Formats: sequence, structure tokens, C-alpha cells
Amino acid sequence: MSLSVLMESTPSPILLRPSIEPRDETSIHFDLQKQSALPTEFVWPRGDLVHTQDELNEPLIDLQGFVKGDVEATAHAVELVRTACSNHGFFQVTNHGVDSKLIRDAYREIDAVFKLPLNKKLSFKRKPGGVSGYSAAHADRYSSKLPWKETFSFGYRGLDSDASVVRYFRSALGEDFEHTGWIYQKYCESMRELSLVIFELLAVSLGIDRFHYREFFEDGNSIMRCNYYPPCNNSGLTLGTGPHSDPTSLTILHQDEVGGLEVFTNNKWHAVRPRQDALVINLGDTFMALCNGRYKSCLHRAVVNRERERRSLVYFVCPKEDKVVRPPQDLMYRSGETREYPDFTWSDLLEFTQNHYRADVATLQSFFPWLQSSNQGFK
Ligand SMILES: C=C1C[C@]23C[C@H]1CC[C@H]2[C@]1(C)CCC[C@@](C)(C(=O)O)[C@H]1[C@@H]3C(=O)O
Ligand SMILES: O=C(O)CCC(=O)C(=O)O
Ligand SMILES: [Fe+2]
Repeated sequence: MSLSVLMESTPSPILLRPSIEPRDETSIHFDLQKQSALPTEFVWPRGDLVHTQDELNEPLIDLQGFVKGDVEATAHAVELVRTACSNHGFFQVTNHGVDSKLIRDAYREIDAVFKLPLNKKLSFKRKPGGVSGYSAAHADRYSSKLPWKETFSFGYRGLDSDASVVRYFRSALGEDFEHTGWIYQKYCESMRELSLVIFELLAVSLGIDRFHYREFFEDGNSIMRCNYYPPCNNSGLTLGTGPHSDPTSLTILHQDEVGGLEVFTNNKWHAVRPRQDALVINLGDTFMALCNGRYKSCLHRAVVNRERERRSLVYFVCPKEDKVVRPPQDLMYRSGETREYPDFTWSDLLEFTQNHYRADVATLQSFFPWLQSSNQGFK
């Protein structure tokens, strides 16, 4: 579906409330776990709330054969990835090598964080312009279409010899959460390992050097985000996460058994079936630029429900901030393609999404004019 048509059917990108000075904190936090009526700030436009009964027909890719170098299994995985990524950029992987006990431990630990009293959670709230910390519905950043969710995010530097995740948990939440820090240190290390395998699979499917993307991301700095979606009395009027494509490169998401992740493709929303033994993989805007638009970064959202809380663990893979994002030469020469996107850095796109623009369906289209006008990038 062309972006312009998509744009008509989804809300125009909204700009943030001027992010120079967030409003007075005391007036903008919501305790979603104690909310009875739905505040108007959480009501979304009707066009964003279209309900779906359809399920996404994304492939379930068994990684075991690919990792072992089995020729037939690799050919099968490559074909499934190529088709899915050319269409909507979503697929699920099994035999991914991430310990199922580690995933269970990660949910148990983050449940304890989200169950803390609101004033304790606000003691480690996200600082303006930053990524790490707690947020209640992003109410300090936006003044309308607030997402019905609490989030807790932190950065993860690959090749992390100094256990920075543990140090962050200890400094932000206190000694009592050091154990939680170790669980997420291990979780992020597992996510990084899996992401590098996925990048090899993507490179093979694009017919380029198998290690190209692996080497590009090896020293990357990623973002771990835990989403907590409380039950909502008026779940049909709000969204847990609004329609967007991820500005990042690759997303590795585990959703609990409740379900709620939906993908917009073929002009309709499609639910992604929860599979506790699988991980959902989707491409982000930065990877779309890294493959010159061959593969799609796709619009998706998260819906909520009246009865059950829902959680998702989302690992966003990002390159080192200052690396220039451009597609590999041999992807361009072989097919004689012209460039779809100008050079940029993740540092500039992250700055744009954190301080100037709310990531939605048109983030890249809005980013490049900003980049040019604000003389960012190559100073
Ligand atoms: C770089 C990022 C910005 C967001 C977190 C990561 C990748 C996904 C982005 C996000 C989830 C897209 C929807 C809007 C958003 C504001 C959210 O609902 O959380 C986005 C994240 C963010 O800006 O914090
Ligand atoms: O919670 C989900 O299933 C989706 C969340 C998401 O898309 C995001 O955090 O970028
Ligand atoms: Fe997303």
C-alpha cells in the first residue's frame, strides 16, 4: 500500500508539545492501574481504532538449521524471510537460542517493577530527551492520544564488559533490584546474539556479503523496553501503542499470552498470534534505509482489553550512534538502483524522535526535511 494512501487513512503526524520545557510534572502523571474513567487525553481518533478479526500470516522460521549451516534449511529460511520482509517486515523465529527460563524470569522481574507504587516509579522516571527510565503513558511528552501503557526502558551497549545494565538498575532502582539487573543484563546479551544471527539471515536473503550487517551492528547501542498495558474499561477508545513503524533497525519482541500486537498490511490490521516459544522479529526504518527500501519497516500498533493486563519485552537494535546509515555498495551496483534515502546517523534520528517528533507512520518522511533544515548530521 502506498504511503500516501496510508497517510490518508491514518492521522497526520502530530508534533510534540514544544519539548523545550515539559509541563509541570505534578499535573501530567496518570496512575493507569487505578484509573476508573478514561481521561480524554487517552481517546484516539476513530480511524486509528478500527477493530480487526484477521490474523497475520507471518512465517514461523526455525533458526536451528540456518545456525547449523544446513543448506536446505537455510534456503527455506531465506525464502520465508525474503517474502515476509518484502511484504510487511514481520516474522517469528523458533529455536532462537534464548533460554525460555530467562524469558520467564524477565517477566517475573519486570512485573515487580511495574507493581511498585507510582511515586517510587516516578523516582526513576525518564528524563526529558533521554531514553532510560519509567514513563506513565508518555504524559510528560505528549498532550493528546496518550498510549494506555507504562514503560520502562534502558540502553544496552554490546560487548558490555562492565555490566552497564546491572549498574543502571542498581543506581536507578536501588540495591534491591540488582538481581533484576542481572536478569536483564543476560536478557540483552541473548537478544544481541540473536540479532547478529538475524542480520546474517537478512544479508543472505538480500544476496550480499553474509557478514555485512553483522559487522555494522556488532558495536551497536540498543534499547531495551518493557511495556506494561493495564486492563482498560474503555479499551475500544484508546490504544496501548499507537500506529507506528519502529525508527530503529531490528526489533525482537516477546509478547505474553494475552495478545494485542497488530500489523497493518494489505490495507487492514492483522493480529500477531502470541507464541510463547517464539520471538517476533520486525524491521525498523533504519534497516529499511540500510537495504535501500528493498525490505519494509511496517506500521503496527498494540491494542488493549478490558479484562487482562498485557506485557511485552521489546529489544530495539540500533547501530553505534555516529555510524553513517547507507545501503551496501553491492546491493546498489548489482541492480543499478538509485538511492531511496540520504545518508544519516542513528544519533540524529534518535534525537528527532525523542525531542522533535512522535514516531508514527511518517517518521522518515518527516525526518529528512528536519535533518536538512536543522543542519544536523554532517556538521
Ligand atoms: C527509538 C524509539 C522511539 C520509540 C521507542 C524506540 C522504538 C519505537 C518507538 C515508539 C515505540 C514508536 C511509537 C511511539 C513511541 C513514542 C511510544 O509509543 O513509545 C515510540 C518510542 C519513544 O519515542 O519512546
Ligand atoms: O507491545 C507490543 O506488542 C508492541 C509494542 C511496540 O510496537 C513498540 O514498543 O515499538
Ligand atoms: Fe513498535
